[in-house]
Amino acid sequence: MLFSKSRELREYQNRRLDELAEPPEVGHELFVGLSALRDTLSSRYHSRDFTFAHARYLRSRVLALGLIFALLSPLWIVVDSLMLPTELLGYTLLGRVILLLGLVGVLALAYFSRERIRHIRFSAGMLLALPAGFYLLVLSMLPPDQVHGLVGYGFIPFLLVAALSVFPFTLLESLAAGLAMLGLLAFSQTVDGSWLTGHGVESIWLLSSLLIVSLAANHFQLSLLLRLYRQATHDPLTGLFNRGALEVHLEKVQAWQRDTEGRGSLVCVPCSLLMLDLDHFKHINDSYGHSVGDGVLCQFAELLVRQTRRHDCVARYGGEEFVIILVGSGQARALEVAERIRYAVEKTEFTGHDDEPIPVTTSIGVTHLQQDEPPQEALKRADEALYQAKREGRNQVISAVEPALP
Ligand SMILES: Nc1nc2c(ncn2[C@@H]2O[C@H](COP(=O)(O)OP(=O)(O)OP(=O)(O)O)[C@@H](O)[C@H]2O)c(=O)[nH]1
Repeated sequence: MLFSKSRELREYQNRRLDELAEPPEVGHELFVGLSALRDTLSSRYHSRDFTFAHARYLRSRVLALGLIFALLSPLWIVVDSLMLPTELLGYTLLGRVILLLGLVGVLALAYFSRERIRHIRFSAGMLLALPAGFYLLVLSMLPPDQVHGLVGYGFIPFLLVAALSVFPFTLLESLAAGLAMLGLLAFSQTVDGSWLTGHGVESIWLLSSLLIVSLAANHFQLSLLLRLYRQATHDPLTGLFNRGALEVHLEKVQAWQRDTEGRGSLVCVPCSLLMLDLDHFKHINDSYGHSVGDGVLCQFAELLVRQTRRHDCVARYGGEEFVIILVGSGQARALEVAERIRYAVEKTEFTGHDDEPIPVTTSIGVTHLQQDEPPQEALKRADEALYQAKREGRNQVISAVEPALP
C-alpha cells in the first residue's frame, strides 16, 4: 500500500487533521510540495499497487506514441528521396527499416505486457532509444561532408525530449533520458562542425530549456496521477485502503491463490480475513466530540498497520469498521493475530485533545477466505462473527462458522 510504513501514515494523518482544522500556511504548503517532489523524483516510495496502475498508464502512452512514430518514420522516406543524393539513400533506408522493425517490436512488447511492469518500462525506454539510435547510426555511417544533406534529422533529439513530457516518467528517469539526448545533440554537432559555434550553443540551450519544461510536465503529471490514485483507493481520513480497493485486493489474492495452485503447488496459500469494529464508538463521539473521534480512528488505523506485516492489507471498510487481509495465514494464525490486536487496543492509551486518555476496545470477527467464493461471502461471514462478538459482550474475538468444503 502507499503508506506501508506507520511513520508515513502518521505524517499523512496529521496533515489531514491539520488541514481540516486550519487554513494552510506557507510552511505547510512547502512541506506538501517537498513530499510531492520526493514522490515524483523516483519510484522508490511508490506502493506496489500504484506501480501497477502507473505501468498501465505508461503502457497506454507507449502504444499511442509508438504507433505515431511507426507511421511517421516511413513517411519521411519521401523527404529523404527528394533531398538526399541517390547514393546516400541506401544508408537512411536501411536505418529506417531497422527503426520500423524495432518500433513494431516495442509495440508488440507493450501490447502483450499487460501486468509486466519491467517489460512496460523497457518498452518505454526503447521507444526513445530507437529513434536516437537510428540518428546516431546515420550520423556515424554517412560521410561527414554529406551530413548537411540530411533534412529533418536534427530535430530528433528535440522531438524525443518533448516526448518525455507525454510519459508519466519519474524525474530521475526523464533526466537520464534528457541527458542522453543532450549527448546525442553534442555528437551531431561535432559531426556537422557546429559544436561551440553560436548556432550550436543556441541549440544546446534550446534543448536544455525543453528538458526543464518536460521535467516540470513529468512532475505535475505524476503527482496528479498519484493524487487521483490515492483519492480513488484510499480513505482520506486514516490513509488506509478504502472499501473499493479492498474488494479489488481480495480478488487479486484469490487469483494469486488459484495461480499458485495452477503451478502445481499441492497446498493452496491460506488467506484470512479480520473484520474489526470499535466498541461504543458513538459514545466516544458524544462524550469527547467528533474531532476526537476522528483522532481515535487515526490512532486505531496506525495501530493496525503496526500490528500487521507489510504485505497484509489494512482497509477502512466504512465508519468505525476495518478489515485486514492476512495473506499466508490460516485460521489458527489469524485468531492469534486478532487476539494480539484486541489486546494491543485494550492496552494502548488512545488520547484526545490535551492528551486526555480515552478507553478504547474492539470486537473482531475472523474467517478464512475460500479460493473460489465471491469475496462478499467471506466479508459477510466475518461480519456475522463480529456481531456475535458484539452480542456476547464486545472486546473479544470470534471465529466464523466456516462453510463445509465441497
Ligand atoms: N468521528 C467520526 N465518527 C464516525 C465516523 N464514521 C462513523 N462515525 C460514527 O460512528 C458511530 C457508530 O455508532 P454505532 O453504529 O451505533 O456503533 P457503536 O457506538 O460503536 O456501538 P457498537 O458498534 O455496537 O459497539 C456513529 O455515531 C457514527 O456517527 C467518522 O469518520 N468519524
